[in-house]
Amino acid sequence: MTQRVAIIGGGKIGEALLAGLIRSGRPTRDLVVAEKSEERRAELVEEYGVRVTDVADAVEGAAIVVLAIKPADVDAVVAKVAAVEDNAEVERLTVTLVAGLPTRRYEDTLPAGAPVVRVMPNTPMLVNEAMSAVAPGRYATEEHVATVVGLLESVGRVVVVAEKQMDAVTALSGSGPAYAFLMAEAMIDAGVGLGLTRAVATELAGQTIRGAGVLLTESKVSPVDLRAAVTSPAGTTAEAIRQLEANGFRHAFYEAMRANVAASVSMAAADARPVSGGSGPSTSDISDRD
Ligand SMILES: NC(=O)C1=CN([C@@H]2O[C@H](COP(=O)(O)OP(=O)(O)OC[C@H]3O[C@@H](n4cnc5c(N)ncnc54)[C@H](OP(=O)(O)O)[C@@H]3O)[C@@H](O)[C@H]2O)C=CC1
Ligand SMILES: O=C(O)[C@@H]1CCC=N1
Repeated sequence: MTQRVAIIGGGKIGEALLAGLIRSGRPTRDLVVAEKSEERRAELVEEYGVRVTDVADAVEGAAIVVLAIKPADVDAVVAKVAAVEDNAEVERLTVTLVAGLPTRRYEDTLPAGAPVVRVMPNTPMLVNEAMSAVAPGRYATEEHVATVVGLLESVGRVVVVAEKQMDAVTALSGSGPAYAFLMAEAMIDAGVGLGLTRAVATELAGQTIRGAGVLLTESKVSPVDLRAAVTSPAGTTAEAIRQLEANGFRHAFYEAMRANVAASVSMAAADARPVSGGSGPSTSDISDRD
């Protein structure tokens, strides 16, 4: 018998986890979702046939409580989770998918010694191709980590990292799918500008990014060598790469990912307000993270 998993927050990443777990064969009777919006509740019931309820009801009897809510909602939701008494037969493990907030933020509100594991997944979990990183909080044992790794391996790949690396993970693989989709948009628009239909440009871009991703993960060849193999001497690719580098491609990524980490740092501030208009902490605060 599998352990019951309660997903708190049926938004984008909560749905991705739900869909991935169902695709991987987990029975819907072992899954429950807590979602605030009535409209969203109805959509999830219709699409997945899963029970959707409120936080207290979802947490009751669940062995694993996954928080898939926005950082600003965390304090209120964790207080509700903490108020649900532990079932003597099932130890409750809290798993947070929330960016930025350290495990001690949860540990301070949950009953003393409650295990918390922090995870940074990504949306390809929808199609069982997630990249997830897992970091234990102070009361999480190896067994708790193994439980979470097992859950996430059913929906993609998993690495275990130290918690201090979680903001960097968020900047790379948590947000990473958005960079790939932005690149796809840019390639499609440029292809249309060069005379392709949007439908053909979209198919070319999607399959090209997919194929490159499979090559990168399945061959044992480095990205540098894979790129060199495409770059024929005095050919077309060399010209395009020269333009990308001249326009600051690498630098843009470095700065973008530093800004991403700065946003995580900002979220961990006491009031959990996201960065707005550059008023959050500077990227020089990043090195102070634990
Ligand atoms: N999207 C992504 O790719 C990733 C997101 N994450 C993390 O996951 C978290 C959620 O992100 P995302 O899914 O994008 O956000 P969404 O806004 O799509 O989802 C959050 C959902 O939680 C609901 N919610 C809020 N409060 C409650 C409550 N008390 N009870 C039940 N449901 C509630 C929200 O409802 P309402 O909108 O009505 O408030 C919303 O439907 C964030 O902390 C983010 O850092 C991590 C990795 C990747
Ligand atoms: O944008 C965000 O804040 C979340 C975290 C990683 C991906 N989405």
